[in-house]
Amino acid sequence: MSAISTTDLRKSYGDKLVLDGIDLEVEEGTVFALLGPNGAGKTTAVQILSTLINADGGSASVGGHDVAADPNGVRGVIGVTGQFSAVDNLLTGEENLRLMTDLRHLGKDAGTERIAELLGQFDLVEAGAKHLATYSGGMKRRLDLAMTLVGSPKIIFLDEPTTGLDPRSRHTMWQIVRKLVSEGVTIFLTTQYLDEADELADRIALLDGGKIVAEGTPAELKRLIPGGHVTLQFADADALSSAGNALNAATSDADALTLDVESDGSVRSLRSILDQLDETGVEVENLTINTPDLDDVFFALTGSAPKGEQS
Ligand SMILES: Nc1ncnc2c1ncn2[C@@H]1O[C@H](COP(=O)(O)OP(=O)(O)OP(=O)(O)O)[C@@H](O)[C@H]1O
Repeated sequence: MSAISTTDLRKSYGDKLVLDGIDLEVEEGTVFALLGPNGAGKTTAVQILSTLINADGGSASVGGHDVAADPNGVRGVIGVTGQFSAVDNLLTGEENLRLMTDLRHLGKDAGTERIAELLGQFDLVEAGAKHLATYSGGMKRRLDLAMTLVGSPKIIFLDEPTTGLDPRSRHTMWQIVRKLVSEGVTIFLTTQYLDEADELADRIALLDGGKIVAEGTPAELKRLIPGGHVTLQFADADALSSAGNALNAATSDADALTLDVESDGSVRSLRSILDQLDETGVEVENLTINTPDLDDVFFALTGSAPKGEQS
C-alpha cells in the first residue's frame, strides 16, 4: 500500500514555477529519497505533504488522508524534522522532550516513560539532563528526531537530516533511520548527499526544473547512464598515442597522459584491454577503474553538480 501518493502536484511562487506536476508513489515501510539541485523544490514538496503549505493544483494523500481535505488526519500520522533543528537551546534534552510529551497529552507517567525510552534509543541518557548549549550538532539532530518520535508517527519526513554533520554522526543517523524502517515506519527523505540516498533509499526521485526527471531504485538509476570506464596512464606521449591507436574510441588527455576506455570493470574486460596493449608493446603506468555512481547520474540528468559538492 502507498504511504504517500501525489498526482500532478503543482506549486508556484509568483512567476516562479517550483513544482510542475509531480507524481510520486511511496510504499509503506520503505525509504524514499527526493534528490535535486539547490532550490529544486524539495522542501516545498515536503511542506505540501506535511500540510504546512497548500499546493496550487493536483492532489496528494499521506497515510490515506488527503492533504487538502483532511490535513488533521495527515498531521496525526506524520512526523517532520526540518533542516533547521526545532530544539530549544535554553532547555535540557529531557525538558525539550517533555514539551513534546505534554503537547501530545501523554500524561506525566507515560511521558516520563517515553522520554526515558527515547533518550536510551538515541544514546542521549547521560546528555538528557544537560542544556542543549553543550550538545554537538549530531546530538541536537538526534534529539530533534527523538522529539518527532514522541507521537510514534507512521510516516516521517526528514528534510536534509545529516546536512552539516560529521561522518560519524551521519552514520549514526543512518542506523537510526534503518531501525525505524525495520519497525515499519515510512521515511520520506530529502538530501543533497547522493551517497546518503544510495545507502538508505529503496527508491529515489530526481527533481529538476520542477519535474521528476528520473525515478527508480539506486541500481536502476545507475543503469540510466553509460557504464563505467577505466583510466589508463602512460609514461610519455608516444606510448599514449600508440595505446590510443590500439584501443579504438578511447578518449585521451594529452596533458595527463591518460586514456579513458569503456569498461564494466570486470576482470575479463580489463584482461582484454591489457592484452590489446601487450600486442602493441605499450606499457601501462597506472590503471584506475571508474564505475558510475549516483553523482554521475545526477550530473548526466540535471546538468549540474549536487549542492554541497560544487566547488
Ligand atoms: N515562501 C517562498 N516565497 C517565494 N519563493 C519561495 C518560497 N519558498 C521557496 N521559494 C523558492 O522556491 C524554490 C524552491 O525552494 P525549496 O526550498 O523548495 O528548494 P529545495 O530543493 O528544498 O532547495 P535546498 O536544497 O536549497 O533546500 C526556490 O527557488 C525558492 O527560492
